[in-house]
Amino acid sequence: MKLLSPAQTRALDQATSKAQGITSLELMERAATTLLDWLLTTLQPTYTTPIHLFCGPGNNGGDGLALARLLHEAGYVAHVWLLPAERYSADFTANRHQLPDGISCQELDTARLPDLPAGAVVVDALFGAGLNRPLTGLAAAVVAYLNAAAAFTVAVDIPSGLFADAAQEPDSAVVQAQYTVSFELPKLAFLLPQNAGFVGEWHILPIGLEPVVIHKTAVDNYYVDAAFLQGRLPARPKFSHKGTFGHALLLAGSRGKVGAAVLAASACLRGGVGLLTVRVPEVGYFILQTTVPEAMCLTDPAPDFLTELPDLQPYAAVGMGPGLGQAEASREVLRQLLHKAKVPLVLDADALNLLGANRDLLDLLPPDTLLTPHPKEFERLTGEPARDDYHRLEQLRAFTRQRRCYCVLKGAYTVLATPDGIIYFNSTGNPGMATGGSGDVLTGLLLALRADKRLSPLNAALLGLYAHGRAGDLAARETGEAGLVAGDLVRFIGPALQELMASPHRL
Ligand SMILES: NC(=O)C1=CN([C@@H]2O[C@H](COP(=O)(O)OP(=O)(O)OC[C@H]3O[C@@H](n4cnc5c(N)ncnc54)[C@H](OP(=O)(O)O)[C@@H]3O)[C@@H](O)[C@H]2O)[C@H](O)CC1
Ligand SMILES: [K+]
Repeated sequence: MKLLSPAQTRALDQATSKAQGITSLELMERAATTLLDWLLTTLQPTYTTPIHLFCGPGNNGGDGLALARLLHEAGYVAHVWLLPAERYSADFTANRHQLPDGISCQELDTARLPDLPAGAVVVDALFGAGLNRPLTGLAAAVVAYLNAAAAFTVAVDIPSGLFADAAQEPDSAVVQAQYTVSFELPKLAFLLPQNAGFVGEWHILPIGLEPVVIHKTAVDNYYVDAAFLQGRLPARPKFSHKGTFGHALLLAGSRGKVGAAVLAASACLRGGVGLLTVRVPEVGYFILQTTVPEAMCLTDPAPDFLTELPDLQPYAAVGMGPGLGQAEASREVLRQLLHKAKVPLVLDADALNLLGANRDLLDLLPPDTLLTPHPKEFERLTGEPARDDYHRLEQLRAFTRQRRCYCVLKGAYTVLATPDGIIYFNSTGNPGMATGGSGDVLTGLLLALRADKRLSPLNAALLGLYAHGRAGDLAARETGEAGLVAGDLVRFIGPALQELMASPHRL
C-alpha cells in the first residue's frame, strides 16, 4: 500500500469524485457509513452507551457529524460537541444542517464539557488531514480534557493535533486515542514509534477511492502487506536441484556467541538456500556440526574469533556478523570481504558495529549490500543521533542513497530503505520478537533469499522481512508473545514462505 501525503490524499478524493460522478458530500457519507459499521462491529456499544462526537470545523468534523446522524438514526445515543471557528467547510455545513432535531448538539466552551466516564465512547473528529499548525486555545484545552477522561477514544482519520507525515513540537496537544480509524490507506504517522501513544490500534476502512489514481501517484513510502508481495516469490521449479538456489557463506560466531551462528545458519537453511557453508572459529566446530548438520562447517584456524577470509569463489552470497565479536582480526576479515566480494552481501550485528567504529570501511561497501541495523547500530553507522523518528527516516534515505545500499532498520514496523531512497514499512511481527537472536534469524533468512538469483535485491529484502515477522506471528500463536524465543522463529520460516509462494498456475 502506498502512504500518501495529505495533499495527495486531497487530490485522490477529488479525482475519485470526478471519476465516479459523486460529490465530496457523497464521499463523506460513504466514509461515515463505513465508520458506523466499524464502530458497531468493533466496539459493540449498547443502545444506552453515551457516544460523544467532538467535531471540528472542516471535513473531519463533517465526518463526525455524518456519523452522529447515522448513529442517531440507528437508535444509539449520540451527543455532538462543536468546536466554534471562523470558517466551516461546505460539507461540514451541509452535515450540520442534516442533523436531526432530536440529537443533542452543543458548542464547546471550557465551562461546558461533558462528563466522560469509563463506559462512554468519544469520537475525535476535531481535526484530520487538514491540520496545518499546532492546536492552541480552546482546541488544545478540549484535547487535554479528552486525554484526562476515562472514556474510550476513537480518532477519525488521525488523532487531532497529529500531523499525518511530519513531526510536531514536543508537548503539542494531540489526542491519545485507543483506536484510529482511517480511510483507504494508512498514514506515515501511524508507523512511527513516537506516535504510538496517540494512534493506538489503527484500522483502515476501504471507501472505494480510485485504484488507478492511487497506482499513478508517486510516493516515497510504502506499507508492505501480503497483497503487496503477491507474485514476488516464485514457486520452486519442479526440476530444481540444490544448485538452483545458491550456495551461501555465513561468517559468524565467536567464543560465547556461537549460538548466533547456529540461529542464522538454521534460518538460512529454512529460508530455502541450496547449500550453506558456515565459517566459525574452532570453538564453534562441534556445536555447529551437531546442531545444524545440514550446513558445512569451515573452521577458521583461530580458536575464538574469525581471523581469515576463506576463498569466496564458490559462493552466491555472503553474510557476516551474527555473534562475530569485534576483534581487530575480524575487522580485517570484514575489510577483505568488502574489497573482494563480487556477490551480494548481508551485514549485521558486529559487522555493523565494526563498520560504525571504522567508518572508512563504509566507502568500500559494494553496491546493493544489505545492512540490517537496529536504531543504535544505525546511529553508530551515521555517527549522528536522530532528533526524532522522522529525522531517522531521512537519515536512512540519505544513507542508502549515498552508499547505494539497502538498509533495514529494525523496530516495531521494521523498514527497508533502497538505494533510490524509497522506504518500505513491514507489516508483520509482534513484540514477542524483541528477544535475543531474533536479528540473527533475520540475517540468515535474508542471506538465503539474496543467494537465490531469481530474486531482485528489493524482493529478497521485502520477502525476508515479511516472512520473518510472519514466522513470529505464527510462532506466537503456539508459544505466546512472552514465551517466544528466536529458535521458534526458525521453525515457522518455512510455513511463512509457503504462504507467500506464487502458484505456478496463476498469472
Ligand atoms: N479520502 C479521505 O481520506 C477522506 C477524508 N475525509 C475527511 O476529510 C478530512 C480532511 O478535511 P479538511 O477539511 O481538509 O481538514 P480538517 O478537517 O482536518 O481541518 C479543517 C480546517 O481546520 C483548520 N486548521 C488546521 N489546523 C488548525 C489548527 N491547529 N487550529 C485551528 N484550525 C486549524 C484549517 O483551516 P484554516 O483556514 O484555519 O487554515 C483546515 O482547513 C480527513 O481527515 C477526513 O476525516 C472525507 O470526509 C472523506 C474522504
Ligand atoms: K481526528
